[in-house]
Amino acid sequence: MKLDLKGKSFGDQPVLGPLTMQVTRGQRLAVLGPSGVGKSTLLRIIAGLDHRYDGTLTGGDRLAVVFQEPTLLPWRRAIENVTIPTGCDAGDARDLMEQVGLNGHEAHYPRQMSLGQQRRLALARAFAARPDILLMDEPFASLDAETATRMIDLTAALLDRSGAGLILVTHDAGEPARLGASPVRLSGRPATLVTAP
Ligand SMILES: Nc1ncnc2c1ncn2[C@@H]1O[C@H](COP(=O)(O)OP(=O)(O)OP(=O)(O)O)[C@@H](O)[C@H]1O
Repeated sequence: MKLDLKGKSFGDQPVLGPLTMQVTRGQRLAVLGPSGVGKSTLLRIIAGLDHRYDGTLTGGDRLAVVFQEPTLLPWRRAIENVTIPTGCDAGDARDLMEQVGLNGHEAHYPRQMSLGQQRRLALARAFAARPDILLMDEPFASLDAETATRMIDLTAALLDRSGAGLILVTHDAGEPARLGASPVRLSGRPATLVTAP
């Protein structure tokens, strides 16, 4: 995908741009920056969830998004949370659930799972969509250190296996290296991209 963003405003407040970003399969990029700088706004534009900006988004890549909150369907069992939104078959869903350490949880409802387990289910769901590029918005925030490390390692392994690209939004400067992602920083108002640190 390639984003050529001339500008993004909320009302009369310019928030982002000008900036360009380009990521293809196999490339990993981490967007760092302080709270409120516009990281989630940028990811929502790339994800096609916000069309109100000046610029162009091109590419036609298949995208999957992992948000900080797992955004699961509460009235559906774990395995259905993977199959229904993605259209993948039950065998593939089981395989992915096993890869994220959730074998045996297929019939559980989200409320019967811990936050860490729900996040891993959301990760399995994202990869079930067979994305060319995975978009992640602070997916490891508010997890204890051990669970966060496990999620990061799982994400890296699934990226390796699938060959998907990654755009990760985070305020944790340690995460890009752990995922093999090149860091860039959003900075200023309106925010533009500068090379990290
Ligand atoms: N729907 C909206 N309407 C008006 N202003 C908004 C809206 N969404 C975000 N903003 C503003 O745009 C700016 C960027 O917000 P954004 O959520 O993208 O920041 P962020 O870098 O992701 O922050 P955080 O790290 O805290 O999640 C903020 O000043 C925010 O208040």
